[in-house]
Amino acid sequence: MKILSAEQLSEADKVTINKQNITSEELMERAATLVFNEINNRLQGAPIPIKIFCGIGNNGGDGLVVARHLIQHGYHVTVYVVNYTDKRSDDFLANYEKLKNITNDWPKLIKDKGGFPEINIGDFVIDAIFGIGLNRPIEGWVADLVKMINESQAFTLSVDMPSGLFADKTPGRNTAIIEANYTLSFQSPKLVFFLPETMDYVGDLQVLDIGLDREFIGKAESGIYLIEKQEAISMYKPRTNNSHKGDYGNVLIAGGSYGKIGSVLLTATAALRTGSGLCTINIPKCGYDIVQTGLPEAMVITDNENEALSSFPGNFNPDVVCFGMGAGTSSKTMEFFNDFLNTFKKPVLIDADGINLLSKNKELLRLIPENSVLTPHPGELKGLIGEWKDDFHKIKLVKDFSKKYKVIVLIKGAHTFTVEGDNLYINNSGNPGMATAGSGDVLSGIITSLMGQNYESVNAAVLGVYLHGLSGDIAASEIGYESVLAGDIAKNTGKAIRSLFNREVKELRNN
Ligand SMILES: NC(=O)C1=CN([C@@H]2O[C@H](COP(=O)(O)OP(=O)(O)OC[C@H]3O[C@@H](n4cnc5c(N)ncnc54)[C@H](O)[C@@H]3O)[C@@H](O)[C@H]2O)[C@@H](O)CC1
Ligand SMILES: Nc1ncnc2c1ncn2[C@@H]1O[C@H](COP(=O)(O)OP(=O)(O)O)[C@@H](O)[C@H]1O
Ligand SMILES: [K+]
Repeated sequence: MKILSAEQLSEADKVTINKQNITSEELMERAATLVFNEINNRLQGAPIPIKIFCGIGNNGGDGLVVARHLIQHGYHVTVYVVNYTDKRSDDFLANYEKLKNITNDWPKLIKDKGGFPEINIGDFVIDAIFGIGLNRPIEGWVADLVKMINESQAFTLSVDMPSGLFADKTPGRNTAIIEANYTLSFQSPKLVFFLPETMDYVGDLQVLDIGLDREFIGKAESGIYLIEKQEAISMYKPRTNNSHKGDYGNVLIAGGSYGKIGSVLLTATAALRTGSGLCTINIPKCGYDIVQTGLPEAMVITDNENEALSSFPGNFNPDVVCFGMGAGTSSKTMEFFNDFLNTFKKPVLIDADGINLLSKNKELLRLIPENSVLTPHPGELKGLIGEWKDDFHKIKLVKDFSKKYKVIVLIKGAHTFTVEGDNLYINNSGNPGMATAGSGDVLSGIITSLMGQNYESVNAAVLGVYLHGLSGDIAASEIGYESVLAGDIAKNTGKAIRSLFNREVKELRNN
């Protein structure tokens, strides 16, 4: 799904009104009725106190429409107008009149702190104060109201966006923002819903298709994509009946050091479980027995050194090499890395200590083959691009880096971002159970495997991140967040691929 900016959404609004020959009030009615339907489906007529806070723009207008429908369906509703200015939007005013026509219980105007109502923990709060029109942080008594709503701990549902968040820029520190339990957003999710600094304000997210003009949305260039099941399906390449192991890639996983041999086992297991035809592991000598016993399906090349890698096996020509997990950053391993980058010229995947070595030896960056994939976690990323001021600055720095070195860079996190030049792919699978040692090693194995199976690097990264999250979701649904081990994620990649289609394996092969 494309993620559009606030500006593009407002434009889509105008185009829709024009092409569908409807008024903006009718579009508001359509959008807000969808919000009402969702609330009604959930509450099923429950007699709980509903408190709706409406701003005076179109987000407030949505709130008034929702209020009207709820009242007409017999709910216990109190409407508050957060009257921070008297410049009300036309559609707000039209709906204000409509609301007054159906109830004697008119909206209560809040003009200062004196007008704040009591909010109890059992209330259902609807936040329709600001949406995509917010253009500066919320201040003064409106900020106090937002804080009061948050402190009440009442269940809070935000319409379009939690009030106080900007769709496309950072909110700044210590600003007032609604901490929603649930957000019902119109047409396109907003970028800030997925950034570490702002994602917690959103709660559970649902996007409502309000029927904005498909042609406009199809053509709008945003360069930001949310990756979900549909996108993953479109990238997946089914196996063919008439094939052999040579068709599915020969991968080399190089890494590990004394005390960290398990990392390469996780990576190699994930690569084979994702479908690699052949997998060879390159480790220091001390890991030989462990690896051969732990994963008999993999072949092993041992280094001359016992405890760390020291020289790249140049006589071996795999389709793709993955380097870095558990490798350490000793001077010997640095020699290996140097050797490797000077020898191997196809796209590679560099993770963990490989990234740490790059950060310490920036001159090596120029040697990375084009279309390689770098998979840093936030700590490793800092070494590559330096400190960032906020999430938007981080994205800019990563885009610049990706363009400069012609590589694909991951920003790993709860929503991992894959960055290729100006394009951002935001992953929407995964769960907190995956915050466990070695889950990054598994991700590297999955992506490397796909690269070896002839996926374009960017698709291997985007699909790999999605499958990794989905495997983690399957593991967590079976054993609970706390119990998920990285190995469980690796084991479930096959189930993850199958779940994309919800079909039997045999049918998949005939696709
Ligand atoms: N484009 C769409 O997809 C649709 C949008 N609709 C609603 O319209 C909303 C956008 O409405 P508006 O553009 O009227 O904007 P908002 O309702 O978000 O904001 C109202 C006005 O407040 C002012 N303002 C901004 N920041 C302020 C601050 N910190 N303190 C005080 N005043 C401030 C601005 O002048 C802004 O126009 C969307 O979020 C959505 O809820 C729906 O009604 C229909 C379809
Ligand atoms: N809360 C979370 N939700 C979804 N995915 C997560 C979460 N926490 C971690 N992950 C994923 O787990 C992986 C952790 O990688 P990394 O930090 O490199 O781990 P390690 O170094 O232990 O292998 C990343 O792919 C990240 O996106
Ligand atoms: K809102």
